[in-house]
Amino acid sequence: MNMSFGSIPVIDLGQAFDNETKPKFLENLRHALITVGFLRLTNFGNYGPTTQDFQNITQQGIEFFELPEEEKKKVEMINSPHFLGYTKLGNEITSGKIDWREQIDLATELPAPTKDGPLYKQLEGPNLWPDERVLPYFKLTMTSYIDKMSRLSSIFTKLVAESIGLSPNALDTYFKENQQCKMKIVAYPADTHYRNDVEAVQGVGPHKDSDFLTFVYQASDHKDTLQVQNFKGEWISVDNIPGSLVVNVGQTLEAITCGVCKATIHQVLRPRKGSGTRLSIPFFRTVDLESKESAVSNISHDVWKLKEERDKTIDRWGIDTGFQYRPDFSQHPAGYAVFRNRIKSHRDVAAKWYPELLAKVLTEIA
Ligand SMILES: O=C(O)CCC(=O)C(=O)O
Ligand SMILES: [Fe+2]
Repeated sequence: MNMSFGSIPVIDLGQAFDNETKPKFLENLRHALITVGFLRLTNFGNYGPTTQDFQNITQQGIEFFELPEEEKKKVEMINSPHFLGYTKLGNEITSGKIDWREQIDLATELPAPTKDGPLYKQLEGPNLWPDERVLPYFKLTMTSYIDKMSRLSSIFTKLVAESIGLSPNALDTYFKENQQCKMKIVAYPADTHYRNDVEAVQGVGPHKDSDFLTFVYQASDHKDTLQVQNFKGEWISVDNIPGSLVVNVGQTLEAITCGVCKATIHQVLRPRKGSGTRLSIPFFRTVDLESKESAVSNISHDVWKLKEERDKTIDRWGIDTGFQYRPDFSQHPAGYAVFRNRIKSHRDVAAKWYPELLAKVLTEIA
């Protein structure tokens, strides 16, 4: 019988830096990337954010969502051609349905790009920061978190390369000097109905991430909210384990490795009635938008065999996910699919800044 995964592997980063434990570490990582697409990363404090950093960012997140509507409106995403800023409840669409969450999208601070060249270059640009008089520590806390997570994710990327039999630097070409990384702080208010009301439970609908790798910090301890779909179509809950980050493969890493690393479908259910707002902080490692090649020519026979074995286990997977653009290096550079997915999710922003492309996307996804 072909089995699919029933839980999410735990990967202890400390084991990567000891010659005794490194081979086992790489084997576990390879298994997680190929046959699950998700893992829980532990013991990373020497290379990334500390417990204090997580407390600080959680506090700033709570304070941001508590701001009066008019302060949040000042940094609404509609004001940003770069898809950065605040999205109010009910203003985002995933898998064809409305998501019930509010969030602020942030990124490595970069200057606005010039208007020439492909439209996807507009994904980079300056953040919309809340007024310093109302949230004096917000910008500092977020900038420092982005710096530390950028470092952790770049160390981790080298281990990802090694785990699938490539040299540690094999993926370096996908990241440029001052590479943009993104993050969000997301609040999911608790349900007002009971769980049998199917229409009411979508926090974010079933999807694959567009980026290279995602690192999610679950800042509150809700049960059965973040869920991963295994290859038999069953939903596996990924409840928070304090001191861990949930790491998952995005479609860009999947494309770069020709499907060896798996971008696995996940969703968030609204927290149960009475359980309070769930706060979550995903960090997205993204690649140079101009990247247009896969690294697959170097992937060994053994690793390729693991991918093929996994593919045989996939049957009832993805039946409830709507259309998503997927990077296809034979057609377009990496930025193309990422930008079109942003257009699809944030239609009011797209209507203001890219009305012609929105019209095209709406016909492409129909
Ligand atoms: O809130 C979470 O835990 C994950 C959110 C997510 O999957 C996303 O925003 O892509
Ligand atoms: Fe996601």
